[in-house]
Amino acid sequence: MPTIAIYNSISGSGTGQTFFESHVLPFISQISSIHSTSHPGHAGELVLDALEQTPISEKLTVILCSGDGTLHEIINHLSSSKHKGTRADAPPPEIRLVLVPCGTANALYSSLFPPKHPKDIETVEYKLQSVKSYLKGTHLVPLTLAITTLSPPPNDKKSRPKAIASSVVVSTSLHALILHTSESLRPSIPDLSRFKVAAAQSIHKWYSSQLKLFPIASLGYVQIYDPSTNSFVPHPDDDPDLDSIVDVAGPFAYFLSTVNVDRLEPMFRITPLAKDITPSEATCDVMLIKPFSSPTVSMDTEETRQAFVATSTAVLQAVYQNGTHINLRYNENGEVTTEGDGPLIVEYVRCGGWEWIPDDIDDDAHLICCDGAISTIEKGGRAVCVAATPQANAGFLVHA
Ligand SMILES: Nc1ncnc2c1ncn2[C@@H]1O[C@H](COP(=O)(O)OP(=O)(O)OP(=O)(O)O)[C@@H](O)[C@H]1O
Repeated sequence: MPTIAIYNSISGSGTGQTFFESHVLPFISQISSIHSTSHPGHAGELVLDALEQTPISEKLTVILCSGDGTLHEIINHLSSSKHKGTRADAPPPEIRLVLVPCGTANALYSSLFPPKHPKDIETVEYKLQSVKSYLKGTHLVPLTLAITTLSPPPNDKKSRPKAIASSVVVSTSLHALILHTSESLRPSIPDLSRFKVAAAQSIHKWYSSQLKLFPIASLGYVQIYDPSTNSFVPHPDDDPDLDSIVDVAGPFAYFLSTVNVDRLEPMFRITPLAKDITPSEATCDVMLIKPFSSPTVSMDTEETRQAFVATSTAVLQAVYQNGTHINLRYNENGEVTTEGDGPLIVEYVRCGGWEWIPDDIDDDAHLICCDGAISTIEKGGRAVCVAATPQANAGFLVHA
């Protein structure tokens, strides 16, 4: 079975090559080829080349020293390219991944291998867990993909819909804006703290959009988390007469959807139920905040947005406390509490997919983040995201 290694030298703090040569290469005897990415998109080209030389009866293994963005590029290059060589007209391939966390956030790796303590992530031992799993044998975790289709306005005959596959996160609103802003901070702040700096610049904003949540295929309805029973229950707005599609009214302070992961950084457990109540099929775990759920917010003004910063900040802080934000409520004064039975601040939904139609006048609501890569939804357009079940003997599997 061919095994190639790829490192991205600009991922994270730029230590991919050194780490690979010092700590991975000595343990792996049979590597067919070793590559450094020389430009954005290169990792996808390298994997496709290797795949096209791999006999159909064999599986390609890729040792990937990078962050989530490089894996995202590989998945999308493979899904959007016509395959040649041994793979011309062949069924979809199975690619096995050995992840070495050399990126900034390493969301997928840290979800598969949650650190007990923040300091653990700096150790060589912590970073070699997928390598060790690969050396031991066959524990492979198939990845669910979230397929997001960005569609132009219905009357635009020139533009075509664009599909993007994600293995970690698809978001709009604050998270998308943070990723958008943080990229320009990469040279000056190479570590995770650039996300906090970017958050501070945008946390006062709200985003106007129409949101629809699609039912889970096997259940036929959308689920919502109920902290009082610590379980998912049918969404109260489920209407079988409307195909069980749930309409959610904005504005939103936060909207984010994950597959495969319970965290976006080693300690940022944004969708903790992905691990605590494991889904039994391909679903999106969605976490959203609607300021109008607060008993004291009834208008969208500069003042109410500024006042709501305290709520959003409290939620994001609780995300770092093992994902306890999902239990936060408002008291009658609109303050954040863990007591009583006031309205929940965060709505945690499990669904088959969703549709986001941003209001034309709200530019920031048009940004969408797919595994860190930012796209813009055209004015009058929409984004539709659906969780795709991994096919048998195909897709991406991680040694974990
Ligand atoms: N030689 C290169 N020069 C410039 N950019 C590169 C090069 N090789 C790869 N890239 C780009 O680097 C980007 C960042 O890589 P990656 O996502 O792995 O790291 P990260 O952003 O630090 O980590 P994470 O996504 O986990 O936060 C990729 O999107 C890729 O396009």
